[in-house]
Amino acid sequence: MPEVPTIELNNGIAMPQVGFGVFQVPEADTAQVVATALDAGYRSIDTAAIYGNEAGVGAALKASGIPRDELFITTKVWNSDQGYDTTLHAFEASLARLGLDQLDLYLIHWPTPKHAKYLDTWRALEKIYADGRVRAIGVSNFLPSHLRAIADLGGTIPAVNQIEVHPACQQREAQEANASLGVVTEAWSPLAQAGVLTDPAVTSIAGTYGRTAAQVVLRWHLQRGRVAIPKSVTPSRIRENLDLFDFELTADQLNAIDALECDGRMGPHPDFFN
Ligand SMILES: NC(=O)C1=CN([C@@H]2O[C@H](COP(=O)(O)OP(=O)(O)OC[C@H]3O[C@@H](n4cnc5c(N)ncnc54)[C@H](OP(=O)(O)O)[C@@H]3O)[C@@H](O)[C@H]2O)C=CC1
Ligand SMILES: O=C(O)C(=O)[C@@H](O)[C@H](O)C(=O)CO
Repeated sequence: MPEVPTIELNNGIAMPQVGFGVFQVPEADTAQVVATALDAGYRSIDTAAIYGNEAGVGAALKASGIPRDELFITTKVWNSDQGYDTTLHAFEASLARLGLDQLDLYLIHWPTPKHAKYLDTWRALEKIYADGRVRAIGVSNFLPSHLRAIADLGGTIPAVNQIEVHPACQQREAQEANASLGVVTEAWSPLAQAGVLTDPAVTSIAGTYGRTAAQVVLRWHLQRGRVAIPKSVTPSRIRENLDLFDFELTADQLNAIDALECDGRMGPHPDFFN
């Protein structure tokens, strides 16, 4: 079983550096897919209320018999639930679907700045955190301006900002803002939904080590200090994506992957997604 390294969050909590994402995993398949991931050694699972598969994640956790303190479970409040009271309710509903008493990480899924509710939503997350219902709170898809608005409240600084990061879209300004505030960057779509896996710069490095392109890209995330949450429903890929801890990219190879940045954002722009 691979030993997955952890990153210390700004409140001292240890978060596995590789987790398992379940966006677009159908609810009916989720328990089986997550069970495969847990068998492979993943202990961190990333879901969201909007994914519609929290109950499947919860069923897999329960069936696994893995002690609760060995797991790191993340979910997110969806845009339509933003606001103080609505977020408190959404949190309880997610926890019930997951079958948990306490969550490890709760995130605001998108800033949705047009609705101007993310500061109230953040206050609700602070309340949930203060009540001990979650071990860490954070945000997702927050640009530096949104993150600074939260910091300006003078309360809890988010532990994590989960943003789109892969070789074609590195959001360096957002990563730098995260780092300057002590916020861990967690990369979503870390493999660019497989779009980066045929890039010759990546496949040539993979050939050097006899590894796969996915493993090289995931090593790049790890060595650049990010958390990554690849998704797969394919058992061999689920295992492959965690088989990362016995080789290391050189500085030149990391730089060659950095050079693939091409403004290739795949998801919506956070300023305009509501
Ligand atoms: N906060 C946010 O707004 C967002 C968060 N996320 C999170 O990030 C997670 C990962 O992002 P996601 O968009 O799923 O994209 P990924 O970059 O993880 O890519 C997933 C795709 O790559 C394929 N794949 C996975 N591993 C391999 C491999 N080793 N070799 C070849 N192909 C592979 C999968 O195929 P297959 O499944 O068929 O094996 C799937 O099609 C999500 O599940 C979710 O948890 C994602 C988007 C937005
Ligand atoms: O996967 C997520 O976490 C997302 O927020 C997005 O993919 C979102 O759900 C979406 O579908 C945007 O078009």
